[in-house]
Amino acid sequence: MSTTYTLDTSTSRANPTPAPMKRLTVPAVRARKGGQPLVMLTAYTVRMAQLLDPHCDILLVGDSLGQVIYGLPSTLPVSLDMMCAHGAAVVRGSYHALVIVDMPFGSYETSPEHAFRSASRVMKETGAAGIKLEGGEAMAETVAFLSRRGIPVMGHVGLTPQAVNVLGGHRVQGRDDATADKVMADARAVADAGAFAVVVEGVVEPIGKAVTEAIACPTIGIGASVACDGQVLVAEDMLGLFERTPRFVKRYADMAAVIDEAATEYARDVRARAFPGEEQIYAPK
Ligand SMILES: Nc1nc(=O)c2c([nH]1)NC[C@@H]1CN(c3ccc(C(=O)N[C@@H](CCC(=O)O)C(=O)O)cc3)CN21
Ligand SMILES: CC(C)C(=O)C(=O)O
Ligand SMILES: [Mg+2]
Repeated sequence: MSTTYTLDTSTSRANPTPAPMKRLTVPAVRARKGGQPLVMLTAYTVRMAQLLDPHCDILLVGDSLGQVIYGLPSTLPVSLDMMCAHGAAVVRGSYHALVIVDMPFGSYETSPEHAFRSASRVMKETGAAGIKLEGGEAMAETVAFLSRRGIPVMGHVGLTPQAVNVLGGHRVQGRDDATADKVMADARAVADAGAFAVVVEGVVEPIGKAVTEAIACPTIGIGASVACDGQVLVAEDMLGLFERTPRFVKRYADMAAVIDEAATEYARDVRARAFPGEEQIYAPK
């Protein structure tokens, strides 16, 4: 008896499953406002996408890849080329989750037209379902421009890492009236402009809750509130693969220890001439 593998056209051959699953859509995400919480994780590579996809509603190709996989000091040096390459890999490795790609610093801020040129390139080259960009009131016109022209936009307000030099560090927002008001106004602006969801990062808990109650689309929290309509973390953070993590990270695994143990054993085997063994060598005939 043979098994028939039916693949969604948007999937790769790398991850066949017997039962085809339809990808979650942008309207389906929007409809989750106030419903079952949205599960979102970052993914930068095909294998991580394959492993996380069955568990997630949304996979985010975050510009955090600058720090996490390129060892850069911030997200600012990340390029559109990098986002396109990793975005395409994640789309190839997933078929159930909605894939969203971060717009990197410098690729969208100067005008709605600038943003459309960069975002349309991401859509063409990756096959992702939409993009995410940082900013509130200042980006509202751009959010509307892209949304009306076929590019779904996820907003990102609060602690926006691309503004680290303006914020004066990775500072939690909303501890004072001025930043609390700004986060609320920013979230309202991008939601009213047509964002299908908004990431709310690094804000005091009551602001995470208040934003969620104030806007019509789902909020996805990271260091925000359990009241948000969904949660996101950097996968390497929750897996214990990234050395320095903010308070909002919960560690669900210690993958660094697993890798350390495996590499220790491999090195010991090589030095003891215990690897390769019988099973790993080729007989002459
Ligand atoms: N691995 C990784 N995880 C992330 O969540 C992440 C990245 N990289 N890179 C891009 C941004 C940067 N992010 C960060 C980085 C540091 C803090 C941080 O140190 N926060 C302090 C808060 C200080 C305060 O109370 O104001 C903390 O101790 O949590 C927060 C978010 C979130 N993003
Ligand atoms: C932390 C999430 C929201 C993000 O923007 C990223 O991974 O770049
Ligand atoms: Mg980001």
